[in-house]
Amino acid sequence: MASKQFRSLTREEVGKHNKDGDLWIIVDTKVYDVSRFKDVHPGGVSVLLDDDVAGQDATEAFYGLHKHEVIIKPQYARLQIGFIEGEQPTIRARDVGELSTVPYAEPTWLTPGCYSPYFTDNHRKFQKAVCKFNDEIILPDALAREEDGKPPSQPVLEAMAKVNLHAMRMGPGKHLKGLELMGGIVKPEQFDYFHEMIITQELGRAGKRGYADGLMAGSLIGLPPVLNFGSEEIKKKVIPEVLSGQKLICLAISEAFAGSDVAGLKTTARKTEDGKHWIINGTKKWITNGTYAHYFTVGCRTKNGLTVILVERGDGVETKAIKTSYSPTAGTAYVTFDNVKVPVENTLGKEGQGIFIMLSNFNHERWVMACASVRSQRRIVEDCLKWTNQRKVFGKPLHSQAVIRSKLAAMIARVESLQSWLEMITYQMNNMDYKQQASKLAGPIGLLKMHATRTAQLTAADAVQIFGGRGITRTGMGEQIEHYHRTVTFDSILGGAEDVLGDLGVRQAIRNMPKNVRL
Ligand code: HEM
Repeated sequence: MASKQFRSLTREEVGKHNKDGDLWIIVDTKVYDVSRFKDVHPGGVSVLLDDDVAGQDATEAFYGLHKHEVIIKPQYARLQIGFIEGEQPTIRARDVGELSTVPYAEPTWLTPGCYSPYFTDNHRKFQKAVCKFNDEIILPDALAREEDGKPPSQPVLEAMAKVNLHAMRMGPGKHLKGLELMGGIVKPEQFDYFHEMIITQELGRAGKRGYADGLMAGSLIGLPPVLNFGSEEIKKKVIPEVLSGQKLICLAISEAFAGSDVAGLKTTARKTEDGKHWIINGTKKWITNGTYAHYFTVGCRTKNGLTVILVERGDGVETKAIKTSYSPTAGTAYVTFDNVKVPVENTLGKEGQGIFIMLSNFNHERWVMACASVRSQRRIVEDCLKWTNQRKVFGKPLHSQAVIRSKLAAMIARVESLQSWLEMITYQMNNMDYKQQASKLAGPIGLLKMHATRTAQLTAADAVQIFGGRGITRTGMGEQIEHYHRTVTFDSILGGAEDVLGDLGVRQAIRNMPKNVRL
C-alpha cells in the first residue's frame, strides 16, 4: 500500500479551515482534518470549534488533555493530512528499547554520564536487550490482558522461554547451566542478581500490576522449593515444564487462617498406612496464578511440624477465582484440597522442615517485590514530571506551584534512596550463598520491602493529588495513576505484610545485639 502523501501547508492556509464541516487543527506541526472526526470526538464537538482551536495550533490544548499515545494510534494518526512548511515535530514517544530521557525516570546507573560501582558493561548490554524484548513482546500483551483479565498469552510465555527468561527469573544458580541466556549476551556463570534485578525492573515498565503477577509470579515463588529441595526425579519432570512456559506452578502457603503467620496454617497432610502417599486436606487463599496453575507447592501441617509438598492439579484439587482490586489476569485463587493423594516422593525437603523451606524462599520473593516496587514508583515519578510539565494552571505549568514541587521532591528522594539500598543488598546477595542470605539478609530484605511499599503508598497518594480528578479516572491522562493507587497495596501485603516484615528486621537486629554493649 502506498504511504499517504502529506501536504505542505502554511499556518495561514490552515487558519482558513476553521468551521463546522471544514475543520483543521495543528498539533506539533502536523495538520489534522477533524471535520468528520469532531462528531465522534470523545471530548465533544464544541471544544474543537473553539476559536483558539479551530484552524489554530492546538498543541498545548491537546497535550493538556490527552496522552501522546492518543495521537499516534492508527485511527487518529490517519486524520493527519499535512504538516507546516519548514517546521519539524518536537514531541516523540520513547522508541522500542530506548531509555526515557525524563530526569529520574531511569536509575542513576542508566543515566548518561553517571557511574555505578555495581553494574558492568555486560549488565548494560543485557538491559538493552531485555528492555527491547519487553517493549516488543510483553508490553502489548500486558495492556490487553490487564483489561480482559485473561492469563498472559501462551506465545508470550513461549517467547520468554526461548531466551530463557523464566529460568533467569529464578535467579543465579545451577538451573541456568548449559542455557543460552538472552541470545547469549550473558553466560550462565556470569548471571548475577543484578541481571535478575534488570529483568524485574524492565518487566515493571508496563506498570500493569495484575499482569505483572499473572506473568508467572506464581512460578517465581512456587518453583524455587522444587529447585532447591525437590528429588532428582521431581526436578527432572517439573523444572523443564515450567521453565519452558508450558506449565505453571504456584506457591500455596497462605490460608484464611494464616497469612504472614505461616506457623498457623491448618492444611493437613497425613500418610497412608503403607507410608507411600500423603493425603492432603485443607484450603489456601490468595494464591497467585492458582486459577490456572498445573502444580501447587503446598505448605502442610504434618505429624512433626510443617512440610512442603508438591501437588499436581487432579482429583480433589479445586480452584476458584477471588475477585481482587487488580485484574483477574493474576489468577488469584481460593484453593481447596479434599483428600488429595500425592506420592511421598513429592515431599520437598525433609518432613517437618517446611518452616525453613518456606521462610528461606521468602527472601528472594521479597527482594523481587522490592525491585518491582522501586521500578513502579519510578514510573509514577516520570508520569508526574511529564504531567506537571504539560498541564497548565493559571497560565503556567503545574510545576510552577511550590506545593507541587515539594511533592515531586519527596517522590524523587524516596525512589532514589530505595534504589540505592536495593543495589547495596543485591550486592550482598551476589556474595552470599542461599544459607548466608537466609541468616544475614532476611531482616534487611524485610525492612527494605517494608520501606519500599510504605513509601510507594505515599507516592501513590501524592500522585493522585497532583493529577486531581484524573488520578481517580480509569481512562485518559491519569489512568496509570489511578491504576497505581488502586493496586499499590498489593505489594504491601503479598510476600509478607508491612508490619510483620518491619518487625522481622528489628527482631533479627535484636537477636544480634552483643551482650557487652551499654549506652
Ligand atoms: C486529532 C486531534 C484529537 C484527537 C484524535 C482527540 C481524541 C480524543 C480522545 C481519544 C479522547 C478520550 C480521552 C483520552 O483517551 O485521552 C479525547 C478527549 C478529549 N478531548 Fe480530544 N482529541 C483531539 C483534539 C482535541 C483538541 C484540540 C481539544 C481541545 C481542547 C480536545 C479536547 C478534548 C477534551 C476536553 C476531552 C475530554 C478530556 C477528559 O475527559 O479529561 N481534543 N480526545
